[in-house]
Amino acid sequence: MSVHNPDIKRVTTHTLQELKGRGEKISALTAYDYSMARVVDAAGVEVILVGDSASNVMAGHETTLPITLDQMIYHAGSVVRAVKRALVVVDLPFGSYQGNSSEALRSAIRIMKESGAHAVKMEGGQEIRESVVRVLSAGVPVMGHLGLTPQSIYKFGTYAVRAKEDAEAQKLISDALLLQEIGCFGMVLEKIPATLTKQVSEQLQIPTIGIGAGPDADGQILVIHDMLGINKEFKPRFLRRYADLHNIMLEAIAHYVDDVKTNDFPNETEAY
Ligand SMILES: Nc1nc(=O)c2c([nH]1)NC[C@@H]1CN(c3ccc(C(=O)N[C@@H](CCC(=O)O)C(=O)O)cc3)CN21
Ligand SMILES: CC(C)C(=O)C(=O)O
Ligand SMILES: [Mg+2]
Repeated sequence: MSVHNPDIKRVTTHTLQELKGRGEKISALTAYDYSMARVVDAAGVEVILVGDSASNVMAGHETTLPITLDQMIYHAGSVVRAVKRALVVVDLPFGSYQGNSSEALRSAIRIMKESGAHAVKMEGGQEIRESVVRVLSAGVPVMGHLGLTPQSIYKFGTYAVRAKEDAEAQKLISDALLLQEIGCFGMVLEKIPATLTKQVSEQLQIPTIGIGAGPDADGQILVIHDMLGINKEFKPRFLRRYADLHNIMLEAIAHYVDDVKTNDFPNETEAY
């Protein structure tokens, strides 16, 4: 195991296109704070998403809906200050872009200006076409997000796999083509059948990044706290755990508590 691509050359939207062109998969993870983003960037991840999953993971909300634009900008600024190489993409939060392209543009410009991020992500296809076009026209790169779009959870009712039926699969394909045609540089495909991911990824020139979308997306993304095992409760089938940080942290902290109680910490060398 090694740290991948140690040379520091910034990842751009064009880099992602080149990676797809030569069949090299794209790695992506979320980060919401400076210290975590430093590690993720140093490990060679190409795309760091400041996801609105911060609403769940950072703030303890049940859904992504409550997080505000100001809060997303705070998280994004912290991540941008840490990152030397990765492309930093920021989720436009619920209510900051849907249905009003002027508001979408204003929200995207605030993210770019106040956080220094490199791109934004928006959930949906045809429904948000005008907003995506308007943001792109200002020179802000946009990533799409289709399939299970968590900002619409109250429409879906569950976090079950999307686009299993033909009608929804056909709409997803036409939305993917639309997002490409209007100029998105890539898109997330979340919790859809692997066969649909394969079909869409083969049809598109621009890269797809999957989560619960099978092996044929052009890249993969996970929430960092899930894949490190910090977040014990979240265990969907698509998640692979690469560490058990929950237990490592728990043991370390319990050890500290014990050392404090027993007057073991601090010792002479740890005092002035
Ligand atoms: N910590 C975290 N990780 C994520 O991947 C994530 C978030 N938060 N918040 C925003 C969205 C929501 N996403 C989700 C949310 C729930 C499931 C889920 O619970 N799936 C279960 C049950 C689904 C069902 O009702 O059938 C599963 O077993 O897959 C999957 C993705 C992905 N995103
Ligand atoms: C799961 C990814 C794609 C996301 O949108 C988020 O973390 O908010
Ligand atoms: Mg999100």
